[in-house]
Amino acid sequence: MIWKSGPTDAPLPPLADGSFLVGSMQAMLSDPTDFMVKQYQKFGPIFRIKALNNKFTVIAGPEACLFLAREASKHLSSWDTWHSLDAEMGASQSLISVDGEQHSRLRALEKRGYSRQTIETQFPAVLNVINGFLDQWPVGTSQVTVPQLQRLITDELGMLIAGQGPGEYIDDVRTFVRIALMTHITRQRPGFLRLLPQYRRARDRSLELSQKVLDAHRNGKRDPNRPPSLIDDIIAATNDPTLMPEGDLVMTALGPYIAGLDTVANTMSFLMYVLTTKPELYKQVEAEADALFANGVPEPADLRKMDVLHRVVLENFRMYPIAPAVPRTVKAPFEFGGYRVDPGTRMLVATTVGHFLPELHPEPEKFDIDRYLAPRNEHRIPGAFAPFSTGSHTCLGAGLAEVQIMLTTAALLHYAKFEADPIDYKLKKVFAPTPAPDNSFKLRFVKRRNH
Ligand code: HEM
Repeated sequence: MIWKSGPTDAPLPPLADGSFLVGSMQAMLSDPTDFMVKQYQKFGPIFRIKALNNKFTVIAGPEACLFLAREASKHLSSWDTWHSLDAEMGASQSLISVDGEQHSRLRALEKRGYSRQTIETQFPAVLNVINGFLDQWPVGTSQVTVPQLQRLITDELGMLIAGQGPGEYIDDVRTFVRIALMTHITRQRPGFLRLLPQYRRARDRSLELSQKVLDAHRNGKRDPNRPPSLIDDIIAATNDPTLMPEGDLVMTALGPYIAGLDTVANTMSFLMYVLTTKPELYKQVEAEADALFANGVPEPADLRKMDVLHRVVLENFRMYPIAPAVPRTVKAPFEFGGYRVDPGTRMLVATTVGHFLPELHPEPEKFDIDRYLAPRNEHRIPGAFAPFSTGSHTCLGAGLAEVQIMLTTAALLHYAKFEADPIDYKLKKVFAPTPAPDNSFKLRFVKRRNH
């Protein structure tokens, strides 16, 4: 084991590359994943980063994944990172900000609403949303990929989990989440942005959307044929104010509208970049998609059999992880890799550094879907593949997200033909706050193939 609990006299971890004045800020802003991989290769699985006034200790790679999975509850806390966001929305706590017993209780409460079954029981409704989205996109025109897919994905999740899409509120939710995450969590932007009227209006309108969703459920407008949703579950849980205080409902009900914005939508934007710039793969996935829809609405079991698409999705998760690292604060001291980590230290657990290490994934820069075939099975090597993080806070929507990505991609390729615009687009990533292709990447809707 390369860690041990308790205080120690070991030295502080080495300081990562950077300039005297701004530290590693430039490198962290332009490509944090690449920077942390290089520092891992130079210093090993622990190092410190200074970026202007922000100081972090980073633990990285497979060692960090194992630590997060096994030791996090004893040594790390999510509260100091996330609680200011709860407060911003008038809530006392949230699933992502609490740890220990309270975290387990909230996770059990929200599990059903965010489960894979939530989407697997509603394929026809998802396909309706996708067809409606295509109907509103004039054939022959191009749209900036990320915002366009954010709209689609959030419509799907809102409908699936909360009974309605965000409608006219989508831009407010987008603005609110972007600024809130970049000022509270990644701290890429100064906090005064939250004083701007544009931000305050976006926040208030987002909370208004959430309140409307709660009202609709309370007024009994829920379809009795549908199983209880996340919103029904959290309203019912207010019977126990130690679990779900009334004042936390509005923030919690906004979850479905936030959950996919910087995660599924960005992942799918990378995926569409991969497919539209690799015609051979596009053709294979299109053929699989046509077979999937040959008899109408597919069954979940049929979707799981889409071998090429599944491996494309895995390789896309590996090469373009939208959460390169997860933030925590140290609550109890420990030693890691021969260096000390003191209480109060802000940490980044760089769970996806392993995705780019040649000892785990040979030729890591190559998009290679055969990595996931036996005997290679590179995604099963411990600590080598963690797009959804690991440990107690592992993404609760991982199963749902994977099905959503598979179904949405299959449907888009079956119902329509897309091209990259410009046709020779070269990937340029932006980190705002999570990685995505930049706004010069558009998708051209070439033709409708099926309805
Ligand atoms: C490509 C898609 C997605 C990726 C890569 C992703 C990744 C992540 C990551 C890295 C975390 C933080 C884990 C940590 O702090 O250790 C997280 C947490 C979470 N995610 Fe996702 N996510 C995705 C989609 C979704 C979707 C679609 C939903 C719900 C519909 C969702 C719901 C959640 C929830 C509720 C948490 C908090 C879990 C907890 O704190 O216990 N995610 N996700």
